[in-house]
Amino acid sequence: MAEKSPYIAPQPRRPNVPLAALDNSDRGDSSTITPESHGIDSHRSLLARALGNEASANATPALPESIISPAFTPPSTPGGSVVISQQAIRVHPHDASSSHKTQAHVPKGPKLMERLPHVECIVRARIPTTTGAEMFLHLYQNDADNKEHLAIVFGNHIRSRSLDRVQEGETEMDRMIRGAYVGRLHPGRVSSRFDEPHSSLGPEGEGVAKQGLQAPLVRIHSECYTGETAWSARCDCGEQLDEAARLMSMASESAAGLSVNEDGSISDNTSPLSSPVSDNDGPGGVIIYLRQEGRGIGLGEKLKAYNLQDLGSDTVEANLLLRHPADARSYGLATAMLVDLGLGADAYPEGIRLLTNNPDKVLAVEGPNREVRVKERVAMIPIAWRTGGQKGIRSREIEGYLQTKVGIPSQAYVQAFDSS
Ligand SMILES: Nc1nc2c(ncn2[C@@H]2O[C@H](COP(=O)(O)OP(=O)(O)OP(=O)(O)O)[C@@H](O)[C@H]2O)c(=O)[nH]1
Repeated sequence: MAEKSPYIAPQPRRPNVPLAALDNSDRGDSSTITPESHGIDSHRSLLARALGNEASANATPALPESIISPAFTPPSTPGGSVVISQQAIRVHPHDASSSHKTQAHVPKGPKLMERLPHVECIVRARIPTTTGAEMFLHLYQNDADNKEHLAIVFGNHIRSRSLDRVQEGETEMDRMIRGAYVGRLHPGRVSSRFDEPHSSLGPEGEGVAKQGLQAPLVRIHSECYTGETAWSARCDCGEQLDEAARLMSMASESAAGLSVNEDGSISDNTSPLSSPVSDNDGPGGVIIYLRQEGRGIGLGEKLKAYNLQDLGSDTVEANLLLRHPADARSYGLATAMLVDLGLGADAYPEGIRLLTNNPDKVLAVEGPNREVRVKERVAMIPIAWRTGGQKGIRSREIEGYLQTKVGIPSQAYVQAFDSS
């Protein structure tokens, strides 16, 4: 288990009052945290809930005044308001671990937007990767923030509607340059619409729904500079990104799909990732890559959280001490991008397969009006847990992160999936 911080229950103003007594305002309908109530007291109550009960909070020594920032969370802090809706606490049929999760930590449910943002794919390009597999990187703009969110698409059948839309006055060359072409580009090509032998897909694409293929795999990934680029062994984000890409490369090669083993691992019974994607005819997959670093708090704040972890906090405690929600991410953009990619309920009512261990994410990705349907949740068990430490991330610190993330010991987590 991760060691608990000695600084988890700050009581600088009324150090002798038990934490439970300070927590009254947050009882009852406690699922809504408003920005107004986002002061020290509410953080104290969050911290109490983070620990699971008042008894442990009472036993915690007071945090020295000097260690607490006097500032309340500014209104602009991403995720300053966390609304846990009734829908978000509905237990998903595939949710083998949610009951364990809620016992140990603050509810980490993501925000549900009231309406889906407007998204538009601006450009798409084929990326030949170092493994030999290929994918199409889609860059999106939206009306909710000014970040460039991405969709990494594996396979031929998933196409962006907004990208394929004809733009006034554009030439065939313009279309090819922004990636609105079918098939494959090659020197001398003049038409964006026809490329033998791939001409069967019209500019709008037939879409995955009409192909009669197995449901595509989808992974919603939140940017993690430390884990993906700076080689941090403190989280499994880099491993999960690689693993998702590997599974989707397989899925885009084989229409027969993946076989998921009892322990949540996925049998690698297909060929190596060497076939170009344009030769593949499987259902493919999409990694939606959202620019919400550090569970939405941004890289700067996350690095402060890293320092608090060095001082003994776990990831959730560190966020709370910095006056951020435990999880400030939201998934409305992901839902809107999936709809644009033809994987929404309007075009694909069969539903997608979502790669995640986080049941809250299933509900969030489905959107406020179930604009996307998730027919199956595919678990991602850390490689080190699956292989008894033989493979995967080798680090003492990762265990603390993973156990904080799931809220239960690793063995119980694996057993939960075994029995599901
Ligand atoms: N604040 C904070 N965020 C972190 C830290 N380490 C990783 N993250 C972020 O955590 C996010 C990944 O979330 P997780 O909770 O690991 O996983 P999840 O997406 O909820 O669930 P899965 O779909 O099962 O992976 C990424 O945005 C990371 O940048 C940390 O130490 N502090």
